[in-house]
Amino acid sequence: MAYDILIVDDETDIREMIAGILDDEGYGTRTAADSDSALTAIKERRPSLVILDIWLQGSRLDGLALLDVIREQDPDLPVVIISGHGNIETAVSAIKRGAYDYIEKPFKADRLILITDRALEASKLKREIRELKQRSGDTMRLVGESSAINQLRQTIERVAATNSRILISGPSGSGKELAARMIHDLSPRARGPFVAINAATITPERMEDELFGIEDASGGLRKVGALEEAHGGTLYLDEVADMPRETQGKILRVLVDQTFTRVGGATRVQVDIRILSSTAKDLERAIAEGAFREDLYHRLGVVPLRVPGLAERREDVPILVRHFMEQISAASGLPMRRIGDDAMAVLQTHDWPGNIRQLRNNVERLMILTRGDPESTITADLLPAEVGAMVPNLPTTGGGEHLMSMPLRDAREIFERDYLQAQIKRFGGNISRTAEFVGMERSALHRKLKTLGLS
Ligand SMILES: Nc1ncnc2c1ncn2[C@@H]1O[C@H](COP(=O)(O)OP(=O)(O)OP(=O)(O)O)[C@@H](O)[C@H]1O
Repeated sequence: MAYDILIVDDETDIREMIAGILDDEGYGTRTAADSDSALTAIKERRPSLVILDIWLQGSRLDGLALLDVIREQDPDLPVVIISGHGNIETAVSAIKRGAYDYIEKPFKADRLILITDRALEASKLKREIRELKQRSGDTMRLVGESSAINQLRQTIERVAATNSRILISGPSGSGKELAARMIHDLSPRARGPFVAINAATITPERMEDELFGIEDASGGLRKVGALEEAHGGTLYLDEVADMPRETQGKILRVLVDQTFTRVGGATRVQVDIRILSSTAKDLERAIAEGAFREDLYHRLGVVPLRVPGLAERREDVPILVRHFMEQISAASGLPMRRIGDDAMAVLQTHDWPGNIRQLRNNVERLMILTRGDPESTITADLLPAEVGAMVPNLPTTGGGEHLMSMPLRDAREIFERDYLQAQIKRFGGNISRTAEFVGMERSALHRKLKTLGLS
């Protein structure tokens, strides 16, 4: 995918030189000679990076003032400053005001490319960290050896390389989003963003703001929408059946000519995105009921992809259980557990209406709650009641409530209290050392201990 770099400089020669160097490196470039045309260009489409000369002659705003406006409109858009020779102070002040870095004139092509690469990389990392945080500990591997999963993997590999739109169907928690991420990661757009937007969790009133962004009365960019954020990459429309009908028409337009208008705006913004979408609902029925546009359905699903529910691939249960144990153990320090044959047989025959997500939650719960001897084996009687096992001798919370049947969130809290208590003991009651060990600020740990009733 081509990054889109906006070069802002009042000197034609320099503008063209920078554009030439970056074009040769395979970047997409646009240029602007003054602050107003720069803002218009950003408004036309959000670039991946702005390279900005600090001295803009004959421009309404000078470089620093323009930097402030850009930062205010879009704090995540990276800006690299070009400063005059020996003008380090201004460059430093630009960095204080949020520029990523500066290049001092005169500069060599190598330096320009290096800083550009770094700025793009940093911005990509920032985005990835945010995405990772959102996914909290999930990994990207599609685990499973069943023929259903092997087939899915093969199809994903085949369709990833193309630019085709894919409609992913399958029950809730079966791995649709994971499949979409794999498609993105194996595609030529992998270096670009993967932006997911879930129609089931966004209210219809906010849907268009989130998708298209908002423009203010003076034509400035007030909020970047998902479409613009996904430029050069992939947009994942999760639970597309829940899109309001009016929005469906606007999405159709994006599919036709890759343009849209921001909420409150008039100009059409051009983007280069691949759209993947998913549905757990029967879209054909939604069409018959008039809730979903048939023309949109055909355009979204040029290639249909079905992710099977866990009940269709029970043979994957043991390998998934092991995978999640390793994942959870690495993230939380909980010891791995052996699962007895009887318990595994129960897990394998259970129907898992919540599919892989539910299985993962149950594995986490088992690991949290079966403490004690790490060598001990998890037997069927320890399985949560809803999984179908007998639960005669379960540990209780003291309130008589069975640990295995309580919501995972509460179970996590209990685990957290025990964990923190053990660490404090280990460090002889020294809060600072405990805080350092568990990776928390001292004051945050203090607050936490208070809420948990431990201090
Ligand atoms: N084959 C798999 N291997 C490993 N982890 C998986 C697999 N499939 C799904 N997961 C994990 O299960 C959880 C649910 O998956 P995901 O969010 O992709 O499902 P989904 O179908 O998009 O769910 P929903 O539509 O309900 O949001 C995630 O934590 C995901 O990482």
